[in-house]
Amino acid sequence: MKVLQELDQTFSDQKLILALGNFDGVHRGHKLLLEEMCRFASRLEAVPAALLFYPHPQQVLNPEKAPGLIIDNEKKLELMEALGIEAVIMLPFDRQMAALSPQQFIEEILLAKLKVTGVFVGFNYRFGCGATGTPELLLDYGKRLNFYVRVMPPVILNGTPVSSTSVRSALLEGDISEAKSLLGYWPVIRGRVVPGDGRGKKLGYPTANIQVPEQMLVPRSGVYACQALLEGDFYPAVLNIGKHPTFGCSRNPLIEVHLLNFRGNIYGAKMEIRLFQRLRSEKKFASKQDLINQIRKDVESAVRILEKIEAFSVC
Ligand SMILES: Cc1cc2nc3c(=O)[nH]c(=O)nc-3n(C[C@H](O)[C@H](O)[C@H](O)COP(=O)(O)O)c2cc1C
Ligand SMILES: Nc1ncnc2c1ncn2[C@@H]1O[C@H](COP(=O)(O)OP(=O)(O)O)[C@@H](O)[C@H]1O
Repeated sequence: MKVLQELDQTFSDQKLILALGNFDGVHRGHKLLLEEMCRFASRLEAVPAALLFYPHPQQVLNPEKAPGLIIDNEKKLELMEALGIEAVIMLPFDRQMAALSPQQFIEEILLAKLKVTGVFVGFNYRFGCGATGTPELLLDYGKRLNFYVRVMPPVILNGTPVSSTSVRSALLEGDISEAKSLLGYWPVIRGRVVPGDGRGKKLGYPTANIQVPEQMLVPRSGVYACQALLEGDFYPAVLNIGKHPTFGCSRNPLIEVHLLNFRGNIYGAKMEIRLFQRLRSEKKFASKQDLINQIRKDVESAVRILEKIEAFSVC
């Protein structure tokens, strides 16, 4: 899959079908849109591609209120490639881009630069200055200027449309099973292992502290059964998102994971954690030994949950 960051490298010798959107999470609604677009492009012998903005427009326009991101760019590209997308254009989003009117976006970017044969958008797609561009405007332009426009309806699950917002709410509530239903895959946390206070080893449960970029959404605090992907291998694991009240609260919640059946120094390593189930809230324990006893129970619960998941092969 090609990843382009400029509009100068065009697809002039091939037809281009483009999905427009941010695709945070690449959830089941996004997946249907992208799959449908790939089928359509294949019939036309065109390149199925996606146009995204980076950083997420909300993070440029309204950083204080921007929602946390469900997945990072690397994961997004991985998921898109798996669906058959052949090229992703990641346009830098700055104030100049934000000032383009919907008409300019269509005429200057989609038509003049990219020469699209067609575009696919979701029913609630908005674009251009002040988010004033709508799917109807695209349909209207498509008819007049002769390019194909498909507006995909929402995917409905249990009566509500699947959306990045509903995935975020589920993660903020710690409802992993709901988030998984909406996403179509187990939610993940990705980051790098950084040093902590060196307390975990003394408790008998060393924990890799995971540093995630600050724009990422952090799921609800608490203890989770999970699986860690480290250098190509999967390990059953337990995760704590919290402030360690037993030892005096840290300022921000820390994300730390104890890998079962593993020993080694992994400071600096990249890790992906798949969340399976929230087990409990973090607690202030009266003694170190009470915390150790509880972590032992957490490990036992996690092992049972992971066995069940493997038995039903839903990983
Ligand atoms: C499965 C698990 C559950 C945990 N639960 C709690 C808890 O309920 N309360 C608490 O204060 N700390 C809890 N912790 C955090 C430990 O206090 C923490 O791992 C320890 O302080 C090590 O921190 P360090 O990585 O900075 O050395 C938990 C850790 C794990 C791995
Ligand atoms: N089973 C394991 N799970 C997680 N980390 C482990 C494990 N075994 C060894 N480690 C290593 O130990 C470190 C965690 O030990 P810990 O005493 O909690 O220190 P820190 O406070 O620096 O995280 C991890 O970052 C990793 O390098």
